Amino acid sequence: MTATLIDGKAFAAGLRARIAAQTAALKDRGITPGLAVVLVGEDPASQVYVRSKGRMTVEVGMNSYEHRLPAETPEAELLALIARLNEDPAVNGILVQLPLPAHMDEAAVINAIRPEKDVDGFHVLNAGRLATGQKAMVPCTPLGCLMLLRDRLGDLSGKSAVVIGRSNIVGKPMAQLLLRDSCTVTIAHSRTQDLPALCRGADILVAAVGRPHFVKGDWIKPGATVIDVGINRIDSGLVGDVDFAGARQAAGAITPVPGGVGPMTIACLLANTLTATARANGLPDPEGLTP
Ligand SMILES: NC(=O)C1=CN([C@@H]2O[C@H](COP(=O)(O)OP(=O)(O)OC[C@H]3O[C@@H](n4cnc5c(N)ncnc54)[C@H](OP(=O)(O)O)[C@@H]3O)[C@@H](O)[C@H]2O)C=CC1
Ligand SMILES: Nc1nc(=O)c2c([nH]1)NC[C@@H]1CN(c3ccc(C(=O)N[C@@H](CCC(=O)O)C(=O)O)cc3)C=[N+]21
Repeated sequence: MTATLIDGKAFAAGLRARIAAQTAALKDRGITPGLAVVLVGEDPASQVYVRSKGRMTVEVGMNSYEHRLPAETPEAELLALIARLNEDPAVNGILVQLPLPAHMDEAAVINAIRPEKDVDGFHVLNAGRLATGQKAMVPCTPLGCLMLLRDRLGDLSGKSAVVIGRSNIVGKPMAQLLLRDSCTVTIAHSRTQDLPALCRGADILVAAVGRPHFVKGDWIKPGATVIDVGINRIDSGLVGDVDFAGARQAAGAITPVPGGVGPMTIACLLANTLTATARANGLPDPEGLTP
């Protein structure tokens, strides 16, 4: 079998079109969503993401505010900027691009963002709310993966899901969302024993490892749905965490890299900004953008 390609790029474009329509409806009521993105330092990959986030924010009709600080900025200065953005009524969402320079305490910086404006969903309150089933801001990459999975599979309940990776920004929240949808979830990591055998039991396999071509084709259960979160830059270009050519022979459906999860992450950032704006104005959550 050759797997169906899950076209994240096309899905994300459709999602952005729906966000643009709902943004236009808010603007008719005098409300324009605003997203502030803060970039500390000059990491070239981060600069590319920040530029494309800014472009897409404007394309859907929102206001984009970019703040670039030198790498050697003292943490107190970044915290002061966050405090200003927290108080600014024109700013509904705040994203601080990660990773931060080594002299900064990432958790302290993220937790300084008002949880209601934390469109990354990384604040400890949002993580706790997601884990306990309360209304939260949900991390963009896992939210995008969930949307692709539901679109492909419909009801996920009872499916066996393996998430490789336990980071706070991808693996853990991904597992929470799958659990909420009643999957039977296993979280794998660098200490997991016999990962290939574990993966062979998975109806849904999400790879968020950060190692090129790490997941092999013969780890895939025939017909499984494979979501490749990995973004790895190697000499031949951008590749995922899954050996795409091998996995494609066994999987039922698979996301490519590029063109899979990456574009969904940015679309979900805009979705979260719209959700945050609606909530800040006492309006109901926008249709179809929250889990
Ligand atoms: N498409 C998108 O929008 C996004 C893509 N990414 C990409 O996703 C990938 C993961 O990102 P992130 O979660 O931040 O990465 P982290 O480095 O924070 O986490 C990687 C995880 O993989 C696990 N791991 C590492 N080696 C192995 C191994 N040999 N066997 C099993 N597990 C292993 C680690 O285990 P342990 O905890 O034991 O060390 C860890 O839990 C990266 O390629 C990143 O670039 C990230 C964010 C957004
Ligand atoms: N606070 C914070 N929030 C993030 O969400 C965040 C972050 N920091 N730091 C870095 C990671 C990475 N990330 C990506 C977003 C889009 C693509 C994306 O659009 N990728 C395209 C290709 C882009 C290219 O060609 O380089 C694709 O996969 O098709 C990838 C990766 C968000 N991250």
